[in-house]
Amino acid sequence: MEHQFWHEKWNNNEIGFHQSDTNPWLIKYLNKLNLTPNGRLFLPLCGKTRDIDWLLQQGYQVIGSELNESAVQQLFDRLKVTPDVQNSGLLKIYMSGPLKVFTGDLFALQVNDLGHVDATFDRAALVALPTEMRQQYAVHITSLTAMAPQLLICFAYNQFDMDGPPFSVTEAEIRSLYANHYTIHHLDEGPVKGGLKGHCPAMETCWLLSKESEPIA
Ligand SMILES: C[S@@+](CC[C@H](N)C(=O)[O-])C[C@H]1O[C@@H](n2cnc3c(N)ncnc32)[C@H](O)[C@@H]1O
Repeated sequence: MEHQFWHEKWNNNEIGFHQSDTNPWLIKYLNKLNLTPNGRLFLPLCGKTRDIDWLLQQGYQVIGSELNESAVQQLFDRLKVTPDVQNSGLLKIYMSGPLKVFTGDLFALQVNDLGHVDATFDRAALVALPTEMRQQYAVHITSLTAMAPQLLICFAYNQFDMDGPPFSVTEAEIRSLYANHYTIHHLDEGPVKGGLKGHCPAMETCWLLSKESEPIA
């Protein structure tokens, strides 16, 4: 989507994607990522998700990427921490202790900025992007994170029933985007209560993308 689309969503507070609690599948399946106690997790297109609060409480380091600066400010306000803010090329970095958020376009974020990450948590990130950008996103994430394992949460529905975002991303597409680099495990799925945007029947699906050699817990 165009950046303006997302800035307008945040400006108008049309953020139906924002969950009031930690994502239950993050809590249930985080152990599948085999993280060490203070491991570094990357959350692309993170918004102001409460998943960050929970991950910090568990002792992890969290690195986010978010386009909209007001979303990032709202996140730090909620956490009641005053971030250090630095300009870094096209991005601004908000940071405090174990939390760092790269503010600006994910595609401007480079390997050297991000540093090593142990895993990626993608909730409503891949599905936020239209078809033509998803391939570019998958390539970028794979290379940015050096193929770190991922917990990936998607929606699947009849794309003719509704326009995205969120877009429908089927198992076939996940495999075509990621199977070259990862072994893909289907962890869970369930119907979206009340439908997407309150009307469109949809399934929410949860995937583990692990490196070929890594057994799953
Ligand atoms: C559907 S929301 C999901 C937010 C978050 N993952 C959550 O679960 O609440 C997608 C987010 O991606 C951000 N975004 C869209 N395009 C982006 C880009 N190119 N770079 C970084 N963030 C972007 C939007 O501003 C929005 O906050």
